[in-house]
Amino acid sequence: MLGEDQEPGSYYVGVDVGTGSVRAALVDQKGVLLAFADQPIYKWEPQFNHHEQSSEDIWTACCVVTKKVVQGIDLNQIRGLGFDATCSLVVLDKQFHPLPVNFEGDSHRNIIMWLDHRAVSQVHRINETKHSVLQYVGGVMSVEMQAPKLLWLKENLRETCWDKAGHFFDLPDFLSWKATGVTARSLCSLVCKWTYSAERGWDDSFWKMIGLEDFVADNYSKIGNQVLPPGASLGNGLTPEAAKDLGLPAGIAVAASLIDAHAGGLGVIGADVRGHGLACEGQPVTSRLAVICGTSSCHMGISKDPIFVPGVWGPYFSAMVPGFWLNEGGQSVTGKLIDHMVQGHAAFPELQAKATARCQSVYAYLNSHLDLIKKAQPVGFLTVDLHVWPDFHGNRSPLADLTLKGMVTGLKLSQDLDNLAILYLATVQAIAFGTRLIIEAMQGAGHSISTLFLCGGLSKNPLFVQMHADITGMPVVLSQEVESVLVGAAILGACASGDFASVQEAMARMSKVGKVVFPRLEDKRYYDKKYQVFLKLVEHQKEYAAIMKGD
Ligand SMILES: Nc1ncnc2c1ncn2[C@@H]1O[C@H](COP(=O)(O)OP(=O)(O)O)[C@@H](O)[C@H]1O
Ligand SMILES: O=C(CO)[C@H](O)[C@H](O)COP(=O)(O)O
Repeated sequence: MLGEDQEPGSYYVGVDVGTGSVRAALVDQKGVLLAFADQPIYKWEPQFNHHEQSSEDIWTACCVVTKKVVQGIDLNQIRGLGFDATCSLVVLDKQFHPLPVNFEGDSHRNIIMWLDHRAVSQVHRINETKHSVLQYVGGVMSVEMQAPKLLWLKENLRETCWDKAGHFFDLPDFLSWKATGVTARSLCSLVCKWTYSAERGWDDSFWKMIGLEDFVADNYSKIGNQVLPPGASLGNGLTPEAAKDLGLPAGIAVAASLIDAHAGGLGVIGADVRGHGLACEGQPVTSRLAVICGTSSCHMGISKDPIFVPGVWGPYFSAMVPGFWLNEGGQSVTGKLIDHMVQGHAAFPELQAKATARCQSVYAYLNSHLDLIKKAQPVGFLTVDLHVWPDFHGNRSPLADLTLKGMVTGLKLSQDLDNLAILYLATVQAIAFGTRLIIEAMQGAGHSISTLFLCGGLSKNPLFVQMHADITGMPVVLSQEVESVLVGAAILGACASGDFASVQEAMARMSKVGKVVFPRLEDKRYYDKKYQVFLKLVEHQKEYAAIMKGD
């Protein structure tokens, strides 16, 4: 039931475009999800490390899920619409038609996805410039950001793409343009992925130095010369054409967007934690770290003053919570790594068959299987002699080294289900150790974090959550709404509608604590030892590379 201080029946629609699917939700003023729908989206990998999507396919999926969540609702009650999406690069020509980002000339595939690593040579050259903008991305630019991808397009697809291009959008900004016709970019995407400064704007010298002076010459019209804070209302709201596509009324407020991890941050970080026995109770919000765990994991920590953390993206001003600086740590593949390890194992078909017979997900089955084989020990102790280094797609933070590879030590001549379950456990633990390494880097640079707020697909996995608590030694807060990223997107819509005076107010009203998972402190010694091994793994990997490089 709505409180007395609330408008009766005011709803917001949040749309979240993840790597693997598009989700939408109808959300009320208390942040409760009244309807949810999802729809998978296409991904292409035409070559190793080239990952592409289609903006038309994604928009179509947004329309399908939005129509579903508003079915049966009085449309006049919908006050605002917010989008978030992965930070993939969308390319359109001057008439806003898709352009190919591939050698095949397939213009349907007009998105270079965030996890695409084609621009390795370009990012090396960008990093060699040591330009001052790099201070604001942790000291080293990631191959997953937009500048190297743009340079790759100029150097590799000059005629078919670069010369014809009229608009380069971050995916969240593409969606808000599609809904409103407004090409203004969100401060979030430009600051986090495009080197824009909230205080100083674009830095001409950077673009000239890296060979993309074209943008300076036309006053950044192709990459954005109008910038709005996330949650700001765009133009005249939803256009009649987009309204028809989405099944919503024309003219409703549409917000400047957020990148998906940042929407997850808004969805969880501002919750009222009173009464849960948490160290962050009564402490500033800067003691909270939002960890958004899907295909990748993103670690969002905020501060009142800028904090420079080597290898951790940022500090970015006002890119997530207005008025706060943001540091963003990350692991490029987490959900994708778990899927990869499990699906690639010889016992996967057996696992699938058994999980299906029990109407369970393979992860629920594996978790119960681990409980069976652990006997009297805590489940985490099953990996005493099996250790994983999780950087199968390079290290995003805090080592910022895309050449790093995955490692497994402790393999046996076994391919049975027990073996698969224990390898899965070691992978989950390795991801949690990676989070511990990121937190230590952030703490070392001046952050003071006591509590983790987890969301995203992996937060539905109780083993993943417990391992993050045990291995970091911090309590993990899960939100009342599992789909907290969608709450973040709806918060944007709520702000754009004018129903809340600020993003902070909307966060406080719409994000809610659900379950709290505390660390098993009695297991600390075991995990401290495994962490020592974890750190040795990367040290050894670097030694091996040095040996092989030598004469
Ligand atoms: N119910 C679940 N139990 C365990 N893991 C899950 C569950 N649902 C999703 N996942 C994991 O979450 C990952 C996807 O998370 P999601 O947030 O949907 O990703 P994205 O936003 O990148 O599309 C998958 O790789 C899978 O490993
Ligand atoms: O770099 C990002 C955020 O800054 C990407 O958008 C993110 O890592 C991809 O998100 P997801 O794993 O949820 O699909």
